[in-house]
Amino acid sequence: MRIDIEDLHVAYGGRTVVAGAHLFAAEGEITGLVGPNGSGKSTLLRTVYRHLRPAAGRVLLSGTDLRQLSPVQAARHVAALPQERGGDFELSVREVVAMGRTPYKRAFAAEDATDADIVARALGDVGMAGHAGRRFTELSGGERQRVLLARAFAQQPDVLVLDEPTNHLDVRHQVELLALLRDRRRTTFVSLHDLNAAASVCDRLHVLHAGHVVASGTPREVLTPALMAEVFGVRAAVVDHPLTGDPLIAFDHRATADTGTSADAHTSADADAGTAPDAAEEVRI
Ligand SMILES: Nc1ncnc2c1ncn2[C@@H]1O[C@H](COP(=O)(O)OP(=O)(O)OP(=O)(O)O)[C@@H](O)[C@H]1O
Repeated sequence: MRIDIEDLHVAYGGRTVVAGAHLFAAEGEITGLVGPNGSGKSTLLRTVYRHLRPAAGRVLLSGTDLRQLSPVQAARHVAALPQERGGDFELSVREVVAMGRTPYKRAFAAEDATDADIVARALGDVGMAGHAGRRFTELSGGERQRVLLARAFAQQPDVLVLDEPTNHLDVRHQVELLALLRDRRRTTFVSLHDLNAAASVCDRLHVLHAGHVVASGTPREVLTPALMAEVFGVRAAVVDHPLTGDPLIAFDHRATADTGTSADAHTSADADAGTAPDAAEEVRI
């Protein structure tokens, strides 16, 4: 299944933070959403997993408006690893993952052998099989994240929506998680701060800036030094990764771009999105 987002506007209490976004996630591809802090990535993803209702525009799931589906139908198609990692389940790890089976069960129906297999496989996939009996609240941030990813896998969705899935993970677990996403090859919509991880794992990227999509394409097309300077306010060179051949972004960690400090860029971008989204200038790359 594919996701098409058409002219999406999302607001919090009258303040527009996503303004007229058009983008898509193609069937079976890993589609990345990148952009500075506050650019609207989480907000946009929340509309895809129906945590937020758009002020205007549509999110289409293979042509059907998501809002036309019941919550259960939507949950059979779309599973999420949200940024809010729900830390207060008084449940075991296994019980949290088994929650992923809820859209397939009648109310209060017991788990069957198929559910048990799916839950066990999901726990194994994220390397948490040995922790099934532990309390969720006693896990580290990275362990919780992997359990919640297993819950999303157990939901067996057509579309996976992942908001910063590599947050809190050490580098080995980051690599394993990204490899898992690549192996699974389902439609995946993921926000990432690590642009090198995005360049390596994503088939296509959309760049958000102040609530607008300012660039879309393959990582090599999108992640140019000019975009790094204009959108992220940093200096960077793009070279070929010596091991993989993927684009490798080498940042200058000593100075921001000549166009101004990144802090300035973010402040004015937020102001644009917040006070007059329709009049906000799009950054042209
Ligand atoms: N629940 C909320 N209520 C009000 N404003 C919000 C809420 N969530 C986010 N915002 C605001 O919406 C804007 C976009 O936030 P969002 O979290 O979507 O950005 P982001 O690109 O995911 O940022 P980050 O990279 O920091 O996670 C920000 O200005 C933020 O302050």
